[in-house]
Amino acid sequence: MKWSEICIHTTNEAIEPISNILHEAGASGVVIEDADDFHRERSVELGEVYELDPADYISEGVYLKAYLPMNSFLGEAVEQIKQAINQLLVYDIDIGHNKITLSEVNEEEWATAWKKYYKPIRVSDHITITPTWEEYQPESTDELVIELDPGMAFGTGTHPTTILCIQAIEQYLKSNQTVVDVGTGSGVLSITAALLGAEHVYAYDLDAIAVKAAGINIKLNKTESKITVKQNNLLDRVTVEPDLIVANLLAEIIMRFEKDAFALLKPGGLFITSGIIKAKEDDVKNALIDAGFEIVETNYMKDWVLIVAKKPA
Ligand SMILES: C[S@@+](CC[C@H](N)C(=O)[O-])C[C@H]1O[C@@H](n2cnc3c(N)ncnc32)[C@H](O)[C@@H]1O
Repeated sequence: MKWSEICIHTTNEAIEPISNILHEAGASGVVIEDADDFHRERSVELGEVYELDPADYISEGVYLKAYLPMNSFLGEAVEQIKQAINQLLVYDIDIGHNKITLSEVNEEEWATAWKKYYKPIRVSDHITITPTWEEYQPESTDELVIELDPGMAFGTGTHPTTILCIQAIEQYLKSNQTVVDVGTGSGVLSITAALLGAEHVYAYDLDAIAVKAAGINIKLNKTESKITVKQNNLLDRVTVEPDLIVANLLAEIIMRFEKDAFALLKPGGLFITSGIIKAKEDDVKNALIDAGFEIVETNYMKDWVLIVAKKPA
């Protein structure tokens, strides 16, 4: 089959919403080419494993590439994508150059194109994420390796918001706690919590493809006895009483269920949220405080913010 590659020159801040738009338009897999990935300094303590070829990287901004089947709906899909991206301006999201190009690729190129950007990466003191197709040997006995096949779901583990969440889970999760992961994507945060000693993790996603991808990754990492994954909208009808809720979602979505998170958490429980761009930090913090939370910590990576909030004991 012939595929069309759609390439969007945009900004770091727009990666997540545009990836969602591309998925909704029927794209299979999104490749992120980020100029910062080449220029940023590698963290030696976290021992990131990278072999980068400058020729593979762009000089500025981010290219998002996705693949759409070449059929009679292509024109319509591209139009729908363009309109949805322009709508992001309403939410104050910087879409940068927003230059969109289309080119033809064959099946073989499409299947492997995105894999060259995805390498094993040490994301926290204990967690390394490696794609299923890479051979990786842990460097120390306390290193936990998560194998991921991101498939079509968000969550390769390399997005700054995911890394911030993994680091916060590592810092705050205590063994035998109950965790809820809202918007699990590839399941990476649930797997992290399970490997770090959670008693049970409830993973939810609105997207059926994400639920399927998470299920596969949960089994791949032998964590199925500790994680229940289900299609669900936010915390609707969830009745478990977690010690910790993690939600890596856009600010606008977090501000739709912060009160539900507060009500559900055990007293003293934590709400870890990311997916928040810096411009929305205060809005989210105010919403959390209005719901009754205390802000415990705020962490930053690139243009992204992570907030740890506590329900008073
Ligand atoms: C930014 S991704 C995070 C994936 C993963 N947790 C991570 O940290 O890498 C957000 C995920 O939230 C899901 N999502 C969006 N709206 C949702 C909703 N209303 N309820 C549940 N999940 C939702 C999306 O399908 C997507 O998989």
